[in-house]
Amino acid sequence: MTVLLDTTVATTEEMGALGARIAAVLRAGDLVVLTGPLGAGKTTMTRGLGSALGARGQVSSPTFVLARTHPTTAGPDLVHVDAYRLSDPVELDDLDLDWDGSIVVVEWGRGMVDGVSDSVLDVEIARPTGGGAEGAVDLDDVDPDDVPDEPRRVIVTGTGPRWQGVTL
Ligand SMILES: Nc1ncnc2c1ncn2[C@@H]1O[C@H](COP(=O)(O)OP(=O)(O)OP(=O)(O)O)[C@@H](O)[C@H]1O
Ligand SMILES: [Mg+2]
Repeated sequence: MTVLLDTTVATTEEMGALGARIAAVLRAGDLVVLTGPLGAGKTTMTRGLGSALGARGQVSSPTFVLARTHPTTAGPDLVHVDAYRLSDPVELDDLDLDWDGSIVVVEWGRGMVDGVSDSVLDVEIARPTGGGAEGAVDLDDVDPDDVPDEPRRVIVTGTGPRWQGVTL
């Protein structure tokens, strides 16, 4: 397990840029797991990652479809999964995803993808919590389409042989 990056991301735009930076090292068979509370920026990061890969279609929260496959202009497909509603890893297995031939990004995937691959790129996003935390936006109080920028801490950890020696 190696920490590849530990940084603070100040804005929505910067989160997209970080997604693009991660996209630059991704190839078919890679599994990226995004962890962080509601509104942390998991989908925002995936969107930046998707644009960098030339993903077709809108990268949005796939909460109601579980998984969406985006063909890309040149490389492997981007498969975007939202495991929020899954209760156990077997259901993820049921989706019959092309794990080896595509780049798979799983929101809320921690604990759901164990055993799927021997290597995982784990991205943890922390946001200050609302409801009184200093400087934090309470997401209940704002228009979801207009969440003000606030800092996020992002820690990217590589587990398994695939991420040995990789730098972002
Ligand atoms: N520094 C930041 N990085 C990322 N997003 C930010 C930042 N500051 C503010 N935001 C806003 O926070 C929201 C993040 O929403 P997003 O849908 O990406 O989160 P999520 O982690 O996917 O949530 P969910 O758990 O509901 O899937 C967006 O509205 C984005 O504009
Ligand atoms: Mg999301």
